Amino acid sequence: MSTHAQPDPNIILYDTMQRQKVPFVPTTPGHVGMYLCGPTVYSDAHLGHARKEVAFDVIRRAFMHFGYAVRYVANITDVGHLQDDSDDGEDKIAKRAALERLEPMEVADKYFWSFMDDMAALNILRPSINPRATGHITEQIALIEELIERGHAYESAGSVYFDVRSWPDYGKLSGRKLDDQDVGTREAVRGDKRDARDFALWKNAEGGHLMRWPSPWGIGFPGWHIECSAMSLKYLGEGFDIHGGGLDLEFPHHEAEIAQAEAAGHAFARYWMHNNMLTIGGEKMSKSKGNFTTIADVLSRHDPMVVRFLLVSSHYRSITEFSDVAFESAKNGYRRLSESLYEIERRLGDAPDGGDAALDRKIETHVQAFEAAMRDDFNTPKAVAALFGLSGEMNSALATEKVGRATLERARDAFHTLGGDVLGLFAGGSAAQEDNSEVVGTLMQLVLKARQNYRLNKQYAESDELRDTLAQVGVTVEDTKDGPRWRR
Ligand SMILES: Nc1ncnc2c1ncn2[C@@H]1O[C@H](COP(=O)(O)OP(=O)(O)OP(=O)(O)O)[C@@H](O)[C@H]1O
Ligand SMILES: [Zn+2]
Repeated sequence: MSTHAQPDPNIILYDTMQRQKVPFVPTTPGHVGMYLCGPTVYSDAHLGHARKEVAFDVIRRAFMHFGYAVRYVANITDVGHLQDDSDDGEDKIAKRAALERLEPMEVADKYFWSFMDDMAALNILRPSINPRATGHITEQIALIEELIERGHAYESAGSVYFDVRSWPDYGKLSGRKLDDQDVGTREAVRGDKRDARDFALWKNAEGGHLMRWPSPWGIGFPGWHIECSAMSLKYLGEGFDIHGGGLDLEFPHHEAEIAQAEAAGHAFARYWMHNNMLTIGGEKMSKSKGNFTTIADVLSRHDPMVVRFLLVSSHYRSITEFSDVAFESAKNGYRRLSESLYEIERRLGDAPDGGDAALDRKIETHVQAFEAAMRDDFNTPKAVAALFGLSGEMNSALATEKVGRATLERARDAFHTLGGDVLGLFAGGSAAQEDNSEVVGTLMQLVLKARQNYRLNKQYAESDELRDTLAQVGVTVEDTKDGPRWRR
């Protein structure tokens, strides 16, 4: 896919930790290790999840385009995510299992697979590794033991908590000082915690929890945050490159991930990237708020490529408001691009040899603009604007001249590489092609009807001529008991 023989050294990204754009320098030259916090699989994924997945999929694709080998690890949370951030309430998956009368693992698998289907429909590349929390209990226990050993965690009544006061760095990502956090959590210290801000690494499962494992502290289950520290370090190694996730995870989840890894003596992620939220009526779309539209529902009404186009049309760090109007304009925008590509492909059919040097240079300008935008913190709206520039250029050239084959191929390749490989668009046929196949289908019904009429009127010569003409363009007609059928 890459058009760059050497990894591009000029990529700049916004690091949440440093609160500014910084040059990206990988730990291992030519390689990028990325970890993305994935979904808790207890219900169908919604468009907010799609926003995050598409955002990081595009970042991954851009790195690939710029010549990097990417290891992309995206986890699946299938245990330990409780209703309430303060380590209370039921496990989200166990709660759903009771509701659906399923095994917890049946719930996790059911929604894991529906998530995978949604991701495939949105043309999101499969992660290199898709680790699940329940498959990494041993690694989580080992990390908790390291924390206890170093005095940053304590056991209490069969549960283990991270001792926030023992780790002054806690809060460095979100910029929350321990004293500020106090104000927000002026609740009484609950149960067995020493401090209200301490968070669970391991929870005692005595309360009839369905998902439980033996541990040095008795039967229990891991806290939500520990899985990500354990699995990212396992698969990406010390001081891996990029950790990503939704901005809503910055605190407490990512803060906890960092504290768990660093307090245990590990070098953690070197860059933090966060996508902003997809909102509806100004509010974050979320499962718990119930204001969501599932991906499956959206895809039953819209072309997946239009959904993807809508998502890449805004920058991953800005808020995207979801509305019918936004969809309508995405549909029109995507149609304009894909029609342009379709026209280029059609004109390649009878293009004269040679190329057009002036037009080649203009195409190159748009390619450069696209790449410059992507190098600058993955600025997809600017990159999309460059594609529109390319499309406008080609449309006007095609309206006035017969463009040579080499130039048409160059333009087509630019669309495929930038719009297709990097932004993940143009998969499964362009909108223009879909329209076309609808037209062909309707025309063929008319042709078959005419053929039936010839036969009814015993005009066999005419009917045969029709069939032979169709055969010349590769269409065969078969008579079945349900009437004539055509195929190519
Ligand atoms: N509206 C949204 N926009 C962008 N990213 C989102 C949105 N909703 C969820 N995400 C991201 O998806 C990931 C998993 O989210 P999660 O499964 O907690 O979904 P949720 O709808 O926020 O659930 P809940 O409301 O139960 O917390 C997180 O990284 C989160 O930031
Ligand atoms: Zn995580």
